[in-house]
Amino acid sequence: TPKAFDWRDHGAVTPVKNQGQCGSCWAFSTTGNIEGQWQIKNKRLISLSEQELVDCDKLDEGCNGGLPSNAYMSIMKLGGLETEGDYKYDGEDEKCTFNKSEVVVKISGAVNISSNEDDMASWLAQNGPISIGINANAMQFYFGGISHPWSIFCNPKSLDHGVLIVGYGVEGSEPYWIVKNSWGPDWGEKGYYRVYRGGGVCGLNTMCTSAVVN
Ligand SMILES: CCC[C@@H](/C=C/S(=O)(=O)c1ccccc1)NC(=O)[C@H](Cc1ccccc1)NC(=O)N1CCC(N2CCOCC2)CC1
Repeated sequence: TPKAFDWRDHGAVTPVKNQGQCGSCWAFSTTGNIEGQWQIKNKRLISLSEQELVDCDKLDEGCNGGLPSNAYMSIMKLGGLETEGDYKYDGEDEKCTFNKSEVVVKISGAVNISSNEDDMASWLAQNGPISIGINANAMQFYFGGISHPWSIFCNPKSLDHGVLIVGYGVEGSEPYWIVKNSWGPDWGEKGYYRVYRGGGVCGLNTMCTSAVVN
């Protein structure tokens, strides 16, 4: 496993997006993972639609929350994902206007990834960005650097946010994950969150998934 890896260097990550005043983080975590899987397979990066999931994924609750694992199932049921351009993000719950003829990406399933952070790093380097659930407590007051809150301030058992691990590295003696957030590019480190790797920080290792793109 490489000591450091960053899928942004391999063209597998779209620019940081902004979910706005809508609890659709789970949809951005899902599209981010599938954008990566599709690019790695097809060598082309396409921005995919979160609004399709907000409006049409009936296993989840749009702006009131959801789970990537549910979203993968809904994407299979619907027949695939449309592009960001074809099904624009509005950041509110709207009527489903899914158009199957506009589907560009289909998935054939999903996998759960080990909660062992060394195995996660290996999986990421070999396969692509990982969709995760995390307790966002330490993200509310994050202004850069490597976040390493004590578990009493970031309960690893209460996940409330969906994000995307796109890489990992070491700064000095501190191993860290590189996490793509969906709160716009002005938040954190140009929209990204670096968090200590190897301590199960904020439960980031407890709900790691990826879609399988066919
Ligand atoms: C109100 C929903 C907020 C939203 C993210 C909003 S947010 O703006 O990014 C944010 C997060 C934290 C602090 C501040 C702001 N959070 C979610 O969607 C989180 C994301 C998540 C949690 C755990 C693992 C993975 C992903 N999920 C959730 O909030 N939910 C998970 C699914 C659950 N459903 C219950 C009924 O049966 C179907 C499932 C509803 C609650």
